[in-house]
Amino acid sequence: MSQLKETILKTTANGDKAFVPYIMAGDGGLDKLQPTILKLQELGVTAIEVGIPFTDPVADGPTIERAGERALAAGTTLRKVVETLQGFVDQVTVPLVAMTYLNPILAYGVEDFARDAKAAGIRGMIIPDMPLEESEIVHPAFKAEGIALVQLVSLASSSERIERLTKASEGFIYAVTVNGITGARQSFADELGEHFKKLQSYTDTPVLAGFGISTPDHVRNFGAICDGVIVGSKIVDSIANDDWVTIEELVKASKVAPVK
Ligand SMILES: O=P(O)(O)OC[C@@H](O)[C@@H](O)c1c[nH]c2ccccc12
Repeated sequence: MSQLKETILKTTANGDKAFVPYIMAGDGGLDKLQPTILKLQELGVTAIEVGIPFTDPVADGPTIERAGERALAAGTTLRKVVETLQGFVDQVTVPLVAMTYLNPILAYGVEDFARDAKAAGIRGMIIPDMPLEESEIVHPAFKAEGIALVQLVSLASSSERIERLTKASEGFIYAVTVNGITGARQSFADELGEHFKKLQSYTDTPVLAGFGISTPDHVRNFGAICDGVIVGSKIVDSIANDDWVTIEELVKASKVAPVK
């Protein structure tokens, strides 16, 4: 079992839900990466999704897009992120999940990247523009380094495809909650409960909900129907505003209420 999956299962075994914040590496400069990751793990997050900025992103809403532009303007590259992470890997206690597109990985060299990523504490990968059918390009190298390849399962896929993606996903299943782009939302479709139940029936790998989750109530409501949440835009904005109170409240909503 991948370390990523094991960590999430350990969290949910206590009744807590997994909480995975998304951050944009290099937003505010790469010097900010270490304090941000250490602060998030101090707040009790389960894992951290580390976004690598890309010139041509898919599915990014305005918040993530702007953060990506800031990070690129600061000179952030995949190689620099990996090097920066390696510099403080001995202080990192949670699994990191890198989100990057396929081209930067190919430019780096798949084997070299997998080796360096592992040494940087990366235990999972999300590659939004890589279809499952093409995952053999990277899968053997990741597998050799114990890096889980997480699949995004979109609501719009056919049920046959949903089943295939769910069964293939490693570490956790990234269940996309909406049809559309990333970004904070007010409400979600009522049928999501049924959808998540179906996903869970295909696999014992944890199912995490992501896209649009932005309030403690969202975190609790999704926690009631799946194994945890990924929060991106709200975290990116809060970090940019140095608003750690909001982040702490979101993380707390994923935990079982303390016994009084
Ligand atoms: O921002 P949101 O709505 O909270 O959603 C998470 C999302 O930002 C993050 O996981 C992500 C950022 N870029 C992506 C591209 C594809 C899939 C997922 C992502």
